Amino acid sequence: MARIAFERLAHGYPGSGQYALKPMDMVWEDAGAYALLGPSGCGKTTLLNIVSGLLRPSEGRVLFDGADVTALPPERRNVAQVFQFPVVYDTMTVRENLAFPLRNRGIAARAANARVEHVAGLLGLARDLDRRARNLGADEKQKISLGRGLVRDDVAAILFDEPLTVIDPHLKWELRSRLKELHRQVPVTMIYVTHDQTEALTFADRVVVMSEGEVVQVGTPEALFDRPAHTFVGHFIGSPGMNLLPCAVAGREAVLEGGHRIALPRAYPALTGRIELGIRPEFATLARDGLPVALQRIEDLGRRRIARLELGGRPFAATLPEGMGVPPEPRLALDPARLHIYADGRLAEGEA
Ligand SMILES: Nc1ncnc2c1ncn2[C@@H]1O[C@H](COP(=O)(O)OP(=O)(O)OP(=O)(O)O)[C@@H](O)[C@H]1O
Repeated sequence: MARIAFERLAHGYPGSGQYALKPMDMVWEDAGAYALLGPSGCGKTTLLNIVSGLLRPSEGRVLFDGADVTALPPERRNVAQVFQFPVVYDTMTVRENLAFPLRNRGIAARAANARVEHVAGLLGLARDLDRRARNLGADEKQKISLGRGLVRDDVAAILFDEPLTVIDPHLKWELRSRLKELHRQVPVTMIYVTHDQTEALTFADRVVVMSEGEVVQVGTPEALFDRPAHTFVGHFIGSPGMNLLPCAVAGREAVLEGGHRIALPRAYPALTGRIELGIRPEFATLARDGLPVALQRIEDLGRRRIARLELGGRPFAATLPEGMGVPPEPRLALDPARLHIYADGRLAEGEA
């Protein structure tokens, strides 16, 4: 188990002339459950490969429990890895596959077997232990890969690279919760790479959100929802994401492009750059009083209904309160405590 620290870490692939990972300092606490979340090409795999030792960063250092491992190859870092596609020995039984990483380390058979049965139970593989891996489907095989990653409790960290890609959609939610449960029982530092916000938010205590080679926020799922530090986080997390409207801000008031004035919960100093007002659809509701809006359509998402609106010429998503019919002259009410101001994409701090 390890605390992983990055010092002025950055990476540019040879010949590319730019950073795939921009300079950063960060600490991942021992036994934490972290997710690296971001769209394709944002640098997740680059960062993961730097942690595993597959890639040597072009700048900066990686420390495991204070020891510099930057130049160490994967086999000397004591990390377990689970990839997108199953890595299993087809001719071995499930039990033999799961025991393999333990046998390799000379763990006694009895202790190894107890551990294998425990992990198999947690992954729902207990009844398959004596079946040959080749007779299993892709889902089961990937469970074995997960199990092989999880079976050792002496590793510095377990790295998961989009491990549910090949898993059948209806099994995904089950495995997500099982992984979370496993982390509670096996307090090892776990790093989970995904572009899927549901996977990240279910699994992680802390989510590292990346965009264009940059870590834009590290926070609990609640913090990413309540206080996105960057418009990218506001937009990327949530379904639909945060509404962002260009505006001008003076003190405690925002003026939208269409001239609407909105009272703010905090006072802002003079801001420069591109200024935007952000509010999540959950905190914007159709109401009898408020800003006049044009209603375009209602989307029924099952548990809630989203009103697609136009506000000052911009698209806007709001919640249609339960039991409310579609009002003939819709108005929009914004929860003032949930309004945020962004300058050039970054959250601006106001004063209460
Ligand atoms: N071996 C390489 N040589 C040159 N450029 C690379 C290499 N690997 C990745 N890149 C570039 O570095 C950037 C980050 O890529 P990376 O694979 O880390 O992103 P990612 O978030 O993991 O994306 P994905 O989810 O698609 O794997 C991208 O612009 C990519 O094109």
